[in-house]
Amino acid sequence: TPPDSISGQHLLGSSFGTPFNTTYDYVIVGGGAAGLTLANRLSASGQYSIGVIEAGSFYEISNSNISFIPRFTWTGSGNGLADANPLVDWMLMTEPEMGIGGRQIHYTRGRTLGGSTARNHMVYHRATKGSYKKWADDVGDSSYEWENWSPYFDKSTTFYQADMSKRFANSTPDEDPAGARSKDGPVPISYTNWPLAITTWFMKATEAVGMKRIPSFIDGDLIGTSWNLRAVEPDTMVRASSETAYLRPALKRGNLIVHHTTMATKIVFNGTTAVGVACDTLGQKFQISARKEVILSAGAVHSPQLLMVSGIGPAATLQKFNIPVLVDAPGVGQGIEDHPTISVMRKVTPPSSTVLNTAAKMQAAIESYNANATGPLVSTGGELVAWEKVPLNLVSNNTAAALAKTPADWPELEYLVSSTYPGTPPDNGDYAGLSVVLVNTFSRGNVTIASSSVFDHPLMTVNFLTDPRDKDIMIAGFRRAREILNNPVLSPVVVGPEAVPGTNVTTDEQIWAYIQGGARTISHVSCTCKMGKSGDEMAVVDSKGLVFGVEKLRIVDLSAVPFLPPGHPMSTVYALAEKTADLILKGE
Ligand SMILES: Cc1cc2nc3c(=O)[nH]c(=O)nc-3n(C[C@H](O)[C@H](O)[C@H](O)COP(=O)(O)OP(=O)(O)OC[C@H]3O[C@@H](n4cnc5c(N)ncnc54)[C@H](O)[C@@H]3O)c2cc1C
Repeated sequence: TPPDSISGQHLLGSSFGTPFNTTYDYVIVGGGAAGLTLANRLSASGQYSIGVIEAGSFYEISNSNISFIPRFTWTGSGNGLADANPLVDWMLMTEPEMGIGGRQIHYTRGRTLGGSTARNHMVYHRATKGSYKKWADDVGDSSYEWENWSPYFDKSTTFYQADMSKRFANSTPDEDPAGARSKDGPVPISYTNWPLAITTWFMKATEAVGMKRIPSFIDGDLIGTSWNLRAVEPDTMVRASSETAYLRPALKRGNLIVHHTTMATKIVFNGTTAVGVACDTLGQKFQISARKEVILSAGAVHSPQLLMVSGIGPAATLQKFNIPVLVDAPGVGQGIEDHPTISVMRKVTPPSSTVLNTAAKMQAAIESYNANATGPLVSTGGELVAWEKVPLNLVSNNTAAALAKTPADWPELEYLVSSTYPGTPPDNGDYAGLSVVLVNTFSRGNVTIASSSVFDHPLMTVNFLTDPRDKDIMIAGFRRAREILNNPVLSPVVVGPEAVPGTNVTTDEQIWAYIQGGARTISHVSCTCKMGKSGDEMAVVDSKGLVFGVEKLRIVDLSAVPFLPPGHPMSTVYALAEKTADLILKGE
């Protein structure tokens, strides 16, 4: 067996564990967004040994250029499994989703170092001051208020100005003083070198329907329109993941060991104290023990699964599979929040598409990417984003009354400029449009276990759009997206009538049928081991991430948030892990 910690070695292989019993101070399950942030920060002082257990390996090896190049972010992340790569994906399908006509959809989750940051769309922004204030109030901990927490968002990132030698002249982002605060964090946040040409026209169209332009989305405000930042290396336009940002620089440290291609199969307890993790590497079983803590960062689908198979979860579920109940925790796996989306498209005249459906288009794209890190391969669409509160005249009184409880700066709707045609375009023309995303949902889902083994996929029901208020807001959002897309300021750059879904879709019933047939997730599954106050029986962890009812077990990932803040959650996960690493190092 290898020694507990290896120090002073410089060979890359010294950074990886072998499948034999071993012990570290901190054992982290999951090498994703949160897990690798913690691994980096906890190993930095050299004071503690850290072991990371990750089911996948390096996506650079397992998924070719598909994970590097922004344009290919959609590959393998569609509604079905046909193009999904099991070397980097958990191959999860939801249960029949009754809100979208009983369809079962592929639920993309990264199974690789980097976790879902190796698969995501790289959109980087922060949620709103009001939503973080609600977080602080809900969990009874003022450290989550924006003024106290925002330094951790800054700590995790370095902001880069747009490279205007490569972007179109009229695509200069506004100056935002908040950028200057993010000066030396591991995750680069930068503007793409090639925004869709149509984007500047959409900027005008959103302003024409009453949205105001704001400098950026990184200072606690979202409502308005702005150029979008991404977690992308500014010089090469290659994806930045938690693996590139947090793991690689730390790999030279002798006190950080990664066990890749290794399933955590169970948390091991001595009484109610977590003392290690049972592991399986390609059938070889062993145990990784923890002197100080086990930290679960397996993400919002797998952290609750691991808790349940280890005896923490709803008692009835555990008993059904003969799992001894350590803690009857009814909240485990409950309360999934996620964001659904639907698109509206038109044919456009500038060369605006990332649909590379001819050999000539692909060849030109490859050449500009290789020569200058620009061209359609660096774009995923979404370079421009607009957020708004749903206009109340478009929703019912019941929906409006429910929304009155939401913080004033929390938008319900997000519009992302997009050029990814849903399905096969009718010709080789360029198409662009808007994806409208519902970012304040009332529907709640759940994840549960299918057996007592982590090798059987957990059963996941997101319950998309099952609450009538979500249906109401989604139809309103669709109508608003269409209003933006049909605004006369776009007439010089659009051709013909609306292409998707088409002008024959007009009534609420027709729009709803289109949404049911085409809605997809943007993969923000969350809240399945939610944070809360000790009296809240559905809360699984306290505001420090410590699991109620046991000792020395913490959860730090998107399962452990009290609710899903508005928008894309990667920034919040990085900041949560940065904040928790600080707590742990202070002995809290
Ligand atoms: C397709 C897609 C697009 C997205 N787009 C965006 C976006 O543009 N912007 C944004 O902000 N967010 C986006 N997200 C969401 C964001 O990436 C995730 O919310 C974030 O990565 C969650 O972090 P996490 O640490 O909770 O989990 P993850 O990053 O998913 O990490 C969990 C890790 O645990 C590992 N693991 C799980 N179970 C086990 C086990 N039993 N044993 C060992 N290892 C295990 C997994 O393999 C994985 O590496 C997207 C996500 C997806 C999937």
